[in-house]
Parts: sequence; C-alpha cells; structure tokens
Amino acid sequence: MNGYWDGPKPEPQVRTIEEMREVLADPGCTSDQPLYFMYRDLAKSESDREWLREHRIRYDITVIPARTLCGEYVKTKGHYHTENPAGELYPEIYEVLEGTGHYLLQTRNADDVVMIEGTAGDKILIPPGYGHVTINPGKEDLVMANLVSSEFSSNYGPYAELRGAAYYEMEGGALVKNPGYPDAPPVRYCDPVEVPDIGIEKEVGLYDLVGRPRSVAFLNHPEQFMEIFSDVTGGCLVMR
Ligand SMILES: O=P(O)(O)OC[C@H]1O[C@](O)(CO)[C@@H](O)[C@@H]1O
Repeated sequence: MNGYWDGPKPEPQVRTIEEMREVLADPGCTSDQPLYFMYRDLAKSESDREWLREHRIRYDITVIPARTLCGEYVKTKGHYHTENPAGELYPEIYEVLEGTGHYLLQTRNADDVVMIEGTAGDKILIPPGYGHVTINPGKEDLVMANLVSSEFSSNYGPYAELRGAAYYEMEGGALVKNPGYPDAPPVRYCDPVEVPDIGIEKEVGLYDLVGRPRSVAFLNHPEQFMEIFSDVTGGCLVMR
C-alpha cells in the first residue's frame, strides 16, 4: 500500500482464516496470520470525499500477500453484488497496482466461469451478474484498487454454501474443480479491458477517474452501458 497511496490511511479490515474456512480447498487448513488487508472508502482530500459521496462511488485498496494455504493460493472470500434500482447487479472495476492478480468470475448459477489475469496498470471489469474472487498466484504481494458503487453490498452466501468458487487455483497454477459445481463449464480466459470512450485506459489510474462523472457512471447505472461488458460476458472465448 505504501507507495500507492499518499492520502489518509485508515486501519485496514482484515480477513482471517476463520472467516475464509468454508471457501478454502482445504477447510481444515490453519494459519495464525491475517490473509489479506482491505483499506476501504479511501479519499485523498475532503473535496474528493465529497465528490465520491455525491456520485455514490467507493475507492478501496486491497493487499493480498503472496502465500499458499495448504497448497492453495491466497484469494479473496468471493461474493456477488446486490441489485441496483433498475434490477441489474452492481458491476465493479479493479486496477492492479503491483503484482499479479487472477480474477475468477462466475455467473450466479456458474454456467459461465471466466479468468482474467492482470498486472500493473491493467483494469478488470466485473460485469453485472458475475461474482468474483481474486487470487494472488505470484511471488510478490498483490496490491489492487477498485471503484464500486457505495450503494452495493456483498452477498457471500452462494460462495459459502458451495465451498468457494467453481475452481480452486493451486500452487503451480492448476485449476481444480470444486465438487460443489459438477456442471461448471471449462474456464474461459479473457484479457483486461480498456474503454477509451469513457476514459478507462491502462495508463490512467482508477483514482484519476475521481472528478470524471462520465467515467464512473456505469458503476451505478450499468443498464445504460451494457456494451462495455460484452468482452467479458461473451467476447473472449479463448480456452487454455
Ligand atoms: O473479502 P471480500 O469482501 O470478498 O472483499 C474482496 C474485495 O471486494 C471489495 O469489497 C470490493 O468488492 C474490496 O474492498 C475487496 O478487495
């Protein structure tokens, strides 16, 4: 986080193994160290905070140390988002600040499972309707930022009930199917996105979108921007 954030730094929210146990490949695994750190609702200045509040946007930074837990790479817990007033699930956008992230996305009934690898500067869109887990498959910490509607909340239930996402990523990179999803399709691999029309570009940091209403409108009104998600929802069909 140091080096990526020069604004006020709140205490992070920390995920412990106890909170993650039900979604791990090996639920019996133990660890006495926190698994990852979430610095939520960040703003560099009072005027930025006011702008973010007015536009109902939240900026977070998350740090996922490079570790494995009983052979599985450390990952986030996994959640879906709630619906906006138009009935679409809120989307989200991530930026990798340092390290490598594997973003494992899946629809609610897991009939589509997508992996997107991102490195520094890459932007990863989570389309409406997709839940997400972020995995650190690297040898260095993964530091990532996200912008999301401040109106959303996280629904962890479906991941907890099925013991995690449709696949677990194990040390060395093997994706092992979670037996809770016998019908899950093979993983589709997509690339990170750029949407220059609304200012989403590799060389533009997500925090630079603060103050640019057109760039962040899709986060609260995805129904007006469905074309920007089409790459992830069907455009990339590459299997590996
Ligand atoms: O542990 P969780 O709640 O799944 O969170 C993982 C990520 O999701 C966010 O809540 C945003 O969706 C981030 O703050 C965090 O990086």
